[in-house]
Amino acid sequence: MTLLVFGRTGQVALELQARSPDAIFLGREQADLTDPDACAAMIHKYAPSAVINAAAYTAVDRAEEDEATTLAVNGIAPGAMAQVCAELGVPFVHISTDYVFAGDGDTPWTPNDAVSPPNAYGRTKLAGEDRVRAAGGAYAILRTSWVVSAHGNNFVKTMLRLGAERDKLTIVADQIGGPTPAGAIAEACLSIADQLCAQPDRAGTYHFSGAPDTSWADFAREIFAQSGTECEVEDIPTTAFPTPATRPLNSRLDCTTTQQVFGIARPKWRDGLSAILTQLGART
Ligand SMILES: NC(=O)C1=CN([C@@H]2O[C@H](COP(=O)(O)OP(=O)(O)OC[C@H]3O[C@@H](n4cnc5c(N)ncnc54)[C@H](OP(=O)(O)O)[C@@H]3O)[C@@H](O)[C@H]2O)C=CC1
Ligand SMILES: Cc1cn([C@H]2C[C@H](O)[C@@H](COP(=O)(O)OP(=O)(O)O[C@H]3O[C@@H](C)C(=O)[C@@H](O)[C@H]3O)O2)c(=O)[nH]c1=O
Repeated sequence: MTLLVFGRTGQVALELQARSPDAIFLGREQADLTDPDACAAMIHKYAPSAVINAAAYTAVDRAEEDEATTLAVNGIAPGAMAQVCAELGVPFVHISTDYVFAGDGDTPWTPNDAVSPPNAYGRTKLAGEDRVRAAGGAYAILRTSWVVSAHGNNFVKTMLRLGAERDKLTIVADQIGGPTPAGAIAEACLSIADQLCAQPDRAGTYHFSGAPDTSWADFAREIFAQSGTECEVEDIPTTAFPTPATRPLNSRLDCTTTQQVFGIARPKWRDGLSAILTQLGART
């Protein structure tokens, strides 16, 4: 199978490279997602047997001030990719986010629940989803959450940095979700792409997040416990940590159909965290 991946330097893209080194990985230089025609041209050029889009504008707060660029990258380019894939009959795996949901209540969101993004990043990711669905073909939209790895920017690396500098951190305790190791997402994407090649009727929108659901505060506590960092975590409400972009309180994702259709179970994030800390040389 010739696999084409948009993204080369991101968390998920790097984990895909570790697991599928023979795939073609396109960085910003080869395919800038602000140019949808360039993305479409790359799929025609390589004529792959499957495409995974692991590139996105992920700076949630910055997106509030640059929604036009964020929409181009997260909304319009994935639509163009999906369109070409549908025309060529090639499976297209696209990663989306818990931030398409408003975040009210405490019930895990199912793939068919109503969406209502609370911020610009979520709106643009939803625009991408809508375009991918409209293109049809053998697509899979995989919504995930709270992605962590040894690479790039993520909550684990932020906590290790801040925890080394301070004795105490105040962390929001009323946002609940599933931290998800990027390596597990990469494995899920590869398995889904493979299965869609043989079973295009499995196309649809799916959820995939680490288990069990937790709060950012408890996640920080576990990061400090596993890394032996002496830093106290004080629970605070979201209202005490104002940010430019509103974050959803309820980010729980119901991943049942991903298990039923593709046989992919939720990864255990504590195990993933141990592996990441080991990779970073930060595990006690
Ligand atoms: N991070 C998270 O917590 C979550 C992520 N997701 C989704 O998962 C997917 C993967 O995320 P993740 O691996 O964390 O992302 P990262 O932020 O780690 O990486 C994003 C990648 O997108 C690339 N990119 C950004 N803008 C462009 C552009 N204009 N043209 C080409 N490439 C571009 C970046 O390239 P460069 O290095 O050149 O900037 C980088 O390789 C995304 O779809 C994201 O929306 C979903 C839920 C949570
Ligand atoms: C640094 C810090 C953060 N926080 C809070 C802010 C926020 O609510 C939460 C996580 O902060 P971050 O900025 O790391 O998270 P954020 O960038 O919002 O992460 C999101 O990224 C996008 C791409 C997604 O798709 C989401 O699934 C989600 O992972 O922690 C504290 O409460 N105290 C702190 O000292």
